[in-house]
Amino acid sequence: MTNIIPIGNDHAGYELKVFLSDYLTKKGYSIQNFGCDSTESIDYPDYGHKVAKFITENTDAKGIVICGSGNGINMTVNKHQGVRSALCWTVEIAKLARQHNDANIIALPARFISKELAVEMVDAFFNTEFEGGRHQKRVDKIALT
Ligand SMILES: O=C(CO)[C@H](O)[C@H](O)[C@H](O)COP(=O)(O)O
Repeated sequence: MTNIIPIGNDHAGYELKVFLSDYLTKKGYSIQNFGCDSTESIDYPDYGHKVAKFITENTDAKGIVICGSGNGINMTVNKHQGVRSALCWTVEIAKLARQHNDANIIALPARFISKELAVEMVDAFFNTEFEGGRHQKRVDKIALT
């Protein structure tokens, strides 16, 4: 079971990445930074793919991706087989992403949420278990065979 959280972001997500990385480090997690490290404009796929690659190579890991709306980087990581990334904007959505979808990446829209809400969602995401049961066969059907 890895204690490493891979995190990736574009320029719009840079400040929230720093904030969340500090928060999670203080909580005892190890952060692996795959994001850009400034607010200089860059392209989110160049960073999102790196997080997705980590998740596909570490199947028990869960990660975080961040861009302005959350959509672009969420679309990017979901191109990878085995990645189930959920765009989240409420704590309940973050919990459901784990309980029902067994999401392994949380995608955050940095330009539309507060840092406090981001922390609450990340806490919910990393502390909620997949429920299995009826949800397992649905999750199994997501993957292209
Ligand atoms: O989802 C996105 C793009 O589809 C992200 O929100 C990007 O962060 C956003 O597009 C960046 O916009 P910018 O005007 O280039 O800063």
